[in-house]
Amino acid sequence: MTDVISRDGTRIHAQSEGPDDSPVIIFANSLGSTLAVWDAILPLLPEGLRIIRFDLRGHGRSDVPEGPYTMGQLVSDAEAVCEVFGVRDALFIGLSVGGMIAQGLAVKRPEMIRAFVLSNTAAKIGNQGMWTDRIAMIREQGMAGASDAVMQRWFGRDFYGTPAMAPLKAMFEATSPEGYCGVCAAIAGTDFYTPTSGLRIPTLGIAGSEDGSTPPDLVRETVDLIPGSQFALIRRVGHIPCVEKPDEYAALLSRFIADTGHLNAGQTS
Ligand SMILES: O=C(O)CC1=CCC(=O)O1
Repeated sequence: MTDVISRDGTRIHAQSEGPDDSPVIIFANSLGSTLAVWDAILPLLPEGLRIIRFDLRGHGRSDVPEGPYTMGQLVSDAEAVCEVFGVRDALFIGLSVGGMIAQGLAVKRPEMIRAFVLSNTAAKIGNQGMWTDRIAMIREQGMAGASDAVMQRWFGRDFYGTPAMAPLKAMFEATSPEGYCGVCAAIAGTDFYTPTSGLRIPTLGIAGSEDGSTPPDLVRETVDLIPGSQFALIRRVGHIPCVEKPDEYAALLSRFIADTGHLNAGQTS
């Protein structure tokens, strides 16, 4: 466990597991979740990797500076995590806003990312009005007031309302409203269509057939900006398929790790 200090002094909670000289996979999670959102898939990944995870600013055990935040700050936080751990040539797995951060970091620091997985994400998510409404709802009703609507977007019909959903709902409701609204503002201000269309790295897009936040066509539109990208649809899941169908999700990651030769890539720093 390491505290990383980002450029503006915000403390980012990060974890690194596995040997320092192994090929790195770095995970960035979604709005309203913590690094624990990846727990179920980690034991299902191939051995011989270094796994790095971190909590977004305003989320989990990271600092909650006063918002609104910018995408530039979120990307700088990920950059600081990579710098502290000496990461180069990583495989970056970004879920939702985590996938936006992956796009931004790949443009800003191409030496840090050799391939990425854009999971349930897009170059642009929603529009200004939608995020303004979301922020207003959180300010008025708190996290608990918004959680039912969010859970319906997060999960497909097989998972929604099951006992397995309870810890995820609790994770969402434990998020700081200030941190959550801060990240909403960063998403609202982001449109990566132009920079992402200039990227030339191995890319896997993952979508959930019942995703109410980033539907499959939106994910596909983004990964299609990058020539040679792959796209996979997981059926009967929503926005957080790493939790709903960890076996299927981990199998997709494992195949992409094999396709990209990442286990043989080493850590070049
Ligand atoms: O809450 C949602 O709508 C889902 C979501 C959008 C961006 C993100 O990170 O999560």
